[in-house]
Amino acid sequence: MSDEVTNQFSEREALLFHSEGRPGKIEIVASKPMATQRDLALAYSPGVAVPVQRIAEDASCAYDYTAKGNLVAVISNGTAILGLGNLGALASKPVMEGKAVLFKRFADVDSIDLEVATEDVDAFVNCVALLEPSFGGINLEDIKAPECFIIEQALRERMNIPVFHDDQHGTAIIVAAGLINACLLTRRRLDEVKVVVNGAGAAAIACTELIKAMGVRHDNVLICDRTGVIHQGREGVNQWQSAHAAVTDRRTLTEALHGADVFLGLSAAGALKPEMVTDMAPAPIIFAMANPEPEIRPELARAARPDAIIATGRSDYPNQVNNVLGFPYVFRGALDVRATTINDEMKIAAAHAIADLARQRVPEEVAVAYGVRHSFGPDYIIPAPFDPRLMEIVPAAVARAAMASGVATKPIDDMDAYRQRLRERLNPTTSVLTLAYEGARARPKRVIFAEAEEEVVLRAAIALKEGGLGVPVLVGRDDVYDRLRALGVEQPEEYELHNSRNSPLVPRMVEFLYDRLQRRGFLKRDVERMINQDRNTFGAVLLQLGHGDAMITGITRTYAHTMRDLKRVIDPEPGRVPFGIHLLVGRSHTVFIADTTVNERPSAEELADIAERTAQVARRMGHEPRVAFLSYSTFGNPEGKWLDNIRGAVGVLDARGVEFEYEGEMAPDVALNPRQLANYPFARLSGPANVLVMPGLQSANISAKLLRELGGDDTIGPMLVGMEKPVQIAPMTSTASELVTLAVLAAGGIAR
Ligand SMILES: NC(=O)C1=CN([C@@H]2O[C@H](COP(=O)(O)OP(=O)(O)OC[C@H]3O[C@@H](n4cnc5c(N)ncnc54)[C@H](OP(=O)(O)O)[C@@H]3O)[C@@H](O)[C@H]2O)C=CC1
Ligand SMILES: CC(=O)C(=O)O
Ligand SMILES: [Mg+2]
Repeated sequence: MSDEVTNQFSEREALLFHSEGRPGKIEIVASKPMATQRDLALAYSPGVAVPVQRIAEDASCAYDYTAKGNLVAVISNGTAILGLGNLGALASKPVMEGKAVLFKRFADVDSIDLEVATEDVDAFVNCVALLEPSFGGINLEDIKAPECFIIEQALRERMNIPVFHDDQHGTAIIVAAGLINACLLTRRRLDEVKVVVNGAGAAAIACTELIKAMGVRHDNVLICDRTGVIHQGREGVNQWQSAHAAVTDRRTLTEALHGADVFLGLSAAGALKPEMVTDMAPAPIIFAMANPEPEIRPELARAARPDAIIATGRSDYPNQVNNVLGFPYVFRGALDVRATTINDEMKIAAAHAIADLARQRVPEEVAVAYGVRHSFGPDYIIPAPFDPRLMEIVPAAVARAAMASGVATKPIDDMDAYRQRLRERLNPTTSVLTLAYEGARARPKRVIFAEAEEEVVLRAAIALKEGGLGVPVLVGRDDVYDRLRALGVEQPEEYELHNSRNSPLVPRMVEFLYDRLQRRGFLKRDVERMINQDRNTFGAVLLQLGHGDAMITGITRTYAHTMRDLKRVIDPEPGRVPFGIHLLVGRSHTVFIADTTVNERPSAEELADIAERTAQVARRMGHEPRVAFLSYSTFGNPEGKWLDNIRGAVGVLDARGVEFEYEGEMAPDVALNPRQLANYPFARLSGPANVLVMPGLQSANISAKLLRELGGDDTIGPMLVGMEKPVQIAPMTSTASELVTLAVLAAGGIAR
C-alpha cells in the first residue's frame, strides 16, 4: 500500500499510530481493585481457591466467577490476511489486535488475539480446541480456504462454545443485508437476481451459501477464481467449490458478467476492470469488497456504470460492506444468551436486522456527522459502523433467534430490559467523538495552529491534514517548512504558512487590532509589536479576520498568559463568562468538570451559567445532564462561610426553570456514589451526577489536573467554552493526538 493509495493517512502515520506509546493496540487492565494486601489475597491465593472449587464442582460457575462469558479469542494463522495473502501468523497480529479492539469498541466484548504458527489443520484444530475453558467464544479470522472450512467444522464439532469464522459468516451476513436492500432499491427479487461471485475462498463460498439459503437460485450464481468460472466438469476444484459449480459454457469473468445483476467481489485488488461492468444488466449492484484495496475503485465503476449501486469494504466510501458491522454484535447476542453455537437462524436474523436498520430514519447525530441527510438510497444501503443503534438492535435479534432455535442456554426473559442494558453498555461520548471525527472528515474546517514551530503542534497539523480531518493553517517562521520536511512531509509547501515577518496581511491585522485596543491603553506601535512578535495575538487576529474556522494554542505559554493574550483579540460571547471544562471519559461513563480554567471565585449567577452551559455540552455529547454543585459541605453540614455562592447558584437555576437535574451543595462522594446520595432522599438527582460544577478555580483546577495525572480514565480538555470564536487552549503537555481531538471538537462546534 503506497501513500497515494490511502487518502486518509500515510504509511508513516499508520506505523506511528501502531508504535507510539505502548506498542500495538491492546492492553489488559484489572477489573477488580488490586491496591491492598487484602485485595491480592482475594484475587489470588488464598481467596482464589474458593471459586476454583466451585467451578470444579459446577462448570457453569466459570461464567459467574471469571471473565470467560464476555471473552472472545480472535484466532488466525495468517494464511489469508485481508486481501494481502499468506503472510504468516506473526504478520497477522496487527489485524487480529484490530479485530479485538473492534469487539470492545462496538459491543463491549472483551477480546484477545491469538496467532497460531501452523498451517497444519490438525495441529491448529488441536491447539484451538484445547483452549475452550478460557473463552466464551472463538472468532476465527483470515485463514485461507479450503483449510478454514475443515478447521471451522472440526472446531464446531469439538467445542461447546460458539465458533465463528468471521471472513465466512460475518461477511456473509453483511453481504446479505446489503443485497436485500440493493434489490429493494432496484426492484429485484432475490429468487430472480443473477449473481457473479469473484473469489472462491472463505468469504465467497460462505456468502454464496447464505444468499442461496435466503432465496437466490443455485442456477443464477456463477463463481470465479483466478482460473475463471467454476463450472461442472472443471478439474482441480475442491468439494466446497464444486458444490456451487454451474452448468454453463461461460469461462471467464468477463463472460460471466454479461447481463449479470450483481457482482460480489471477495478476491483481490483490481480484479474487476471497468470494461467488464459495462456489460452488466441495467442498475447493476457492484460490491467490491477486497481489502484494503477493492476489486474496482468506486470512481472507476461509477464512470463505467453511472446507474450502479456500489459498495466496498472501506470506510472512506459510501456503503461500507465490511464484517465489522456484524461480528461484534453477533457475538454480543450469542454471549448474552450463552449460545452453544452461532447457527443460520442467528445469521439470517442479524442480516435482516442490519438491513431493516438502514431503511429506518437516520438519527440526527449520524446524519450530521456524514454531512448529508442520510436516508435509505443507493449511497446508503447499509448502516454506518458508528451507528449507535446497531448495538441495541443486532444483538437483540441474534439473541432472539438463538432462543427460538434452541441453542440459548441462558434465555432472556425481558427483551425490553435487555435492549436497555445494551444501550447502557457503551459510553455515548465514544460515539460522539467518533462521529465528530467523521463530521470533520466530511466537512474539513481550517484550523489555525498558532505555535507551528513546536514539533508536537506540527505533528498534530500533519495528522489533521493527512487524516482528512481539516486544513491546518500554520503560524510560524519560514523554517517551519524545513521542520515539516524533517518530519517526513514530502511537499511542505502544500501547508498554508503565515509568517508575521513577511505576511501581506499584517497591515490589515494591525488596523483591526488597533481599532479594538486604541482606547484600552495601547499605542499603534504596541499593536504592531504584538502582531509581529506574539503568535497568539497573530493567530487570534487571523481567526477574527476569517482566515480560519478555529484556533488551537497553549503549548508554549501558561493557560493564564494565553487567555490574557486571546482576550485582547477575541471577546467572550455576549452576556457569557468564558470557562473551561475537563471531561473524564471512562468505559461506560463520562464526567464533565467545570470551571477548571478561568474564573477564580465565580458568583452565584456565574456558577449557574457555567452549569447551564456545561449541561448543554453534556447533551451535545449524548449524556442527559445531572448537575452537582460541589463543596466540602453537603446540605449545610458542615456550615461554612463559603457556601453562599453555591446555594445562590441553585436558587438562580430554580428561578430560571431549567430543564435538567441539578442539586447542591454537596460533597463529591455524595454526588458520585448512589449509596451516599441515598442518605439525602430529598435530593433532586435521579442518579450519580455527571456534571460537577466546582465552587472555585482552586478546587476545580487541582482536581482536574490530579485526575489527568493520576486517574484511570481518559481525560479530554480543558475545552474553552463561551468565547465568541472557537479557540482552544491546550495543556502545555498535550500530545499530538490530544491536539487533534481539541481541533476536531472546536472546528465541529462541540466545544463551544
Ligand atoms: N469486506 C469484508 O468484510 C471482507 C472482505 N474480504 C476480502 O475478500 C478477499 C478474500 O478473502 P478470503 O475469502 O478470506 O480469502 P481466501 O484466501 O480464502 O480466498 C481468496 C480467493 O480469492 C481468489 N482470488 C484471488 N485473486 C483473484 C483474482 N484476481 N480473481 C479471481 N479470484 C481471485 C482466490 O482464488 P485462487 O484460488 O484462484 O487464488 C481464492 O478463491 C480478501 O480480499 C478479503 O480482504 C474477506 C472477508 C471480509
Ligand atoms: C474485513 C476482513 O475481515 C477481511 O478483509 O479479511
Ligand atoms: Mg478477515
